[in-house]
Amino acid sequence: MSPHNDAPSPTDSFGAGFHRSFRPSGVPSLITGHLTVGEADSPLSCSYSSNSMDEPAFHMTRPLVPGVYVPTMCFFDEETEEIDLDSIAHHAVRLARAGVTGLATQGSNGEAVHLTHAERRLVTSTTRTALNQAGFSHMPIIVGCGAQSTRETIQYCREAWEAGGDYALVLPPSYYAPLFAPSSETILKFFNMVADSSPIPIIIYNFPGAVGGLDLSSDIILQLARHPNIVGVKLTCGNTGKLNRVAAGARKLPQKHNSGNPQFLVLAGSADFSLQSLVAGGHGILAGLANIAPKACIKTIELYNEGRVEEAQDMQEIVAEGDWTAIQGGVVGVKSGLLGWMGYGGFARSPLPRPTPEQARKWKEGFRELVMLEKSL
Ligand SMILES: N[C@@H](CC=O)C(=O)O
Repeated sequence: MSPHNDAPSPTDSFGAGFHRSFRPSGVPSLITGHLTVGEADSPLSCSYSSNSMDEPAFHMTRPLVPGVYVPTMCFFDEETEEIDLDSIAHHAVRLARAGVTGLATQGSNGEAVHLTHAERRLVTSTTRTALNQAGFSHMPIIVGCGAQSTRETIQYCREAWEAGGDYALVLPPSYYAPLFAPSSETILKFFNMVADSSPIPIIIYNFPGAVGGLDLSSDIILQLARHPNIVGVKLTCGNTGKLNRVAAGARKLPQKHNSGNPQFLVLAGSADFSLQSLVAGGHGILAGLANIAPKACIKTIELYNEGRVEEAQDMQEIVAEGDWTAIQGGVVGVKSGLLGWMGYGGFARSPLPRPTPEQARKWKEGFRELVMLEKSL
């Protein structure tokens, strides 16, 4: 049974308020049309899927609303490096209970590059099931689906949906980047083809540090944002000027759905510029630091939204300081911090190094002020 089946069915919960979406014209047959649906206050929207007769004609998509999304860590057995399902489930529920808006499996913090296809499906389905069982079946899961070929990226998107994912986070291909420019037809074609064929909507992942410096421009992102199945962007580039241009341009896009949620969600890719991105018209964050301090990330945004800007700035300073530890330590440092403060976390998969006792003390210390703030909230 697909983990999606735990979500309420449209007819059970929403009856007439639930509308059928349709395949956009000109979309090739293997392709899934997106999107629409759900009244403004519906917790779920619906996508149309018609890849074959034996796949479901509809599946549920949880709406992408402003807020704090967490790219979750992936956990492994200390000895065998097998996937530690209990810690994955525990972590997902801890974050959900802290009040985050959604989770992302197989982001950079989820060590996607260390996982097989089957392991990726297992991590996502375990996360979906844990959320459902803890009463968070409304919470969306974004799944990292970037790969080097268009074909494998589409395969990851399909597997993400089968495993219970609601959105696919897609990096541009980079291995052969010297053969094409960041603003080239190749990039446009890649994202459009993936979006045409993915059963779940796409979120563009702009993280030049992970793809050999390939940095998508605001022009390209806005061009892609016109596709009905491309619904957001995570900007880890940290360029708030670009974020401002994308957020402003996205507000002028033709309407893609009538749910009342943003037509195109613009998310800061690191917690250390949460406030800056809100000022620039962004909708929230999808940031690794929330693995350590979800409540502090949420509170920073809430204070700003309530107009308590100075308090928000004070909190942002602590968040940014903590993020500096996360940025320097990467998954090794964040896991070490989790282990030091929360008692779970373990180690990254080989070949990433395990911290020495001295390094572990350093990472733990780097998160001290942030964790004290988190515990006070
Ligand atoms: N610094 C980033 C890394 C990946 O995007 C984060 O916080 O998630």
